[in-house]
Amino acid sequence: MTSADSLSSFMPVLLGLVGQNATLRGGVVEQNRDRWQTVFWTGDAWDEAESLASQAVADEEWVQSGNFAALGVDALVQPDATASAGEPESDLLPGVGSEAIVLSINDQPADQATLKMLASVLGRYLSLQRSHQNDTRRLWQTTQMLQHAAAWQQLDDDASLLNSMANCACEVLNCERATIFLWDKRTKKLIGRPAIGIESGVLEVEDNAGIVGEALQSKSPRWWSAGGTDEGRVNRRIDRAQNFTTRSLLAVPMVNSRDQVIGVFEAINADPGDHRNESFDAADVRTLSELAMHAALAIESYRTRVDLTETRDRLVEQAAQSKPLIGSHHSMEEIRRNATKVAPTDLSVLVLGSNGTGKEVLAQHIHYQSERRNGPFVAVNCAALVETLLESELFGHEKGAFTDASDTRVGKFELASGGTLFLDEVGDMSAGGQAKLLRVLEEKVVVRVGGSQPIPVDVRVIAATNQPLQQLIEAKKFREDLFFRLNVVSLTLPSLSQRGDDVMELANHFLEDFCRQIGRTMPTFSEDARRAMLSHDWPGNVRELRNTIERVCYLTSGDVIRSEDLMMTPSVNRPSADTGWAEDADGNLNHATRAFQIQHIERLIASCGGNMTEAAGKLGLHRSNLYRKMRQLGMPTSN
Ligand SMILES: Nc1ncnc2c1ncn2[C@@H]1O[C@H](COP(=O)(O)OP(=O)(O)OP(=O)(O)O)[C@@H](O)[C@H]1O
Repeated sequence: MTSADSLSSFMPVLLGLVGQNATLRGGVVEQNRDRWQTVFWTGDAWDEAESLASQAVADEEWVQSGNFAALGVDALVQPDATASAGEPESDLLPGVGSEAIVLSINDQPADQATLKMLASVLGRYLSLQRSHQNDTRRLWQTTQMLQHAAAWQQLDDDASLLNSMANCACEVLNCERATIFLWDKRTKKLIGRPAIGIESGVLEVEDNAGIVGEALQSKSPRWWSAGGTDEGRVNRRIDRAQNFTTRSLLAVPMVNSRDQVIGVFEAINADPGDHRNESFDAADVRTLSELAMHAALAIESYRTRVDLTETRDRLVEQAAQSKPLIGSHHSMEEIRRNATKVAPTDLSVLVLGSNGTGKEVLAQHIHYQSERRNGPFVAVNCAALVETLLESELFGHEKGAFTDASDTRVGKFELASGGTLFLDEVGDMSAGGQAKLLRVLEEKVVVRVGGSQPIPVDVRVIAATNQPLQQLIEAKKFREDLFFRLNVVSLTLPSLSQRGDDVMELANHFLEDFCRQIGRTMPTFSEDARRAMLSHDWPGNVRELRNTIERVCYLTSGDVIRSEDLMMTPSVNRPSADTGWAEDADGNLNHATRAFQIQHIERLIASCGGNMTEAAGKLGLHRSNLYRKMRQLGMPTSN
């Protein structure tokens, strides 16, 4: 429709071309659907203006009646305005529009030449104005589509995604309904959603049926409007099922980034508006094709997200199952119950227990039961690092922060962001390290060594130690404030010898695991092997048991594991201080070597007054390697 406002300022200027002194009566008459109406008039009114205008447009030539003459305004028009089959034409041809100028000059009908000149200028003005309106509309449509498309990236269920796409189509095309048909190539069906009025909410059609099928098979837009000769192209059965009447329909194929057709986007019942009648037009085809492109990409990226999430969940599940917390002794059941309670909270947990009791396994068990299970689980052994390295390990460092810092390095706190940081052997941390750790736990930001930028970290901390922290606090070796920070909840793992039959449960678990790894049929434990394991005091706890079973698995081959296969050094057979030799040495070289190593390490530690760093130095080992060696030998490493 022509804007009457804009004509009221333009027409006086246009009519001024006729001559300043002429007496003018007349104006512009426009067809609006079935009715003709005057949208601008100057001078006394004339009753027959509308009928003369309609005659001029119909005849496409200059017509006159009484003192008036009329001529249709030039315009670009659709070559076949009723194009009901296939695609609407997008190339417009010169012709007559739906407006006419009706004019009388000095009480005479306006002559042909004058009217032709006026109609031509007015035609150009109106087409410029319409193209401006179209540009404004396209700009608005594009903005709407982009806003919707950005929101689609956040949606995580397909029903919301398809609903949002359909709503967007209704909004930008100004139509009644829209449906997205996704192609199931295997079953040769098009699955349409949303499907208003269909009980299941899903519309299922053959992939070659109707206009939607045509668009899919031809890979090009198809459109239809009622009143033509091709009524059969529309499936009225679906209309009846939905208690609905389709008056116009536009279907465009949806093509993904690999140029594969994944479905069809359908829009139904164009609302008549200022730019079109009740049929979709060429501009709508362009708009829906653009929307279908955004929709296809969003569906593709949604499917990738779903696949990735499923893969991640599977991997997390596998990781959670790869280190199960085995044991059904009541003390372990109690720990499991408490772990389940504390897991969903973000509270700090302190895990206590001797070496090898499973502190890290318990920390992982808590992590995988928590909301953070999809985030990382990062473990740091605080005893293995000297103070300067610990700081850079935990908080990271900037390039050039110190001599060896040739690159920027992200610290474990940052790596664990969104997940859990397991601080093992926290009791061995230096005073400086403790102060820095406390600050990070309180402020929840880290600053890399050599940096100045505070980096927020979202980390749950689970700390562990085999040290009696209360005693360390009294001896001023551990900060009390840090202890309170870490010890919001504490869980204490009993030593393996206190867990009764769990020894056998764990032994069978490890046996099965190692046999599977080396492809060996799982043997059974003889009664005497069972008795030997249950009576052993396992100073190295579960780790020692695991090592024992690993050894058995590799070094034996029978169906039954006997007690001598276990090659366990009975704990009572520790080397005697008097003889410097195992009292009950059985002559086996492995046992004798182990007994000697235990005795040597114990003596050295004693001669250094318990100073592990000094003892490690004398042994020619790094402090962390000494701990590792002691654990291998099944020696207790707590004070
Ligand atoms: N309850 C358990 N179920 C299954 N495996 C366990 C269990 N407890 C310990 N283990 C196994 O024993 C070994 C030692 O466990 P873990 O490292 O968790 O002990 P830790 O107490 O953290 O040792 P450390 O004090 O030396 O750091 C690992 O191989 C672990 O898989």
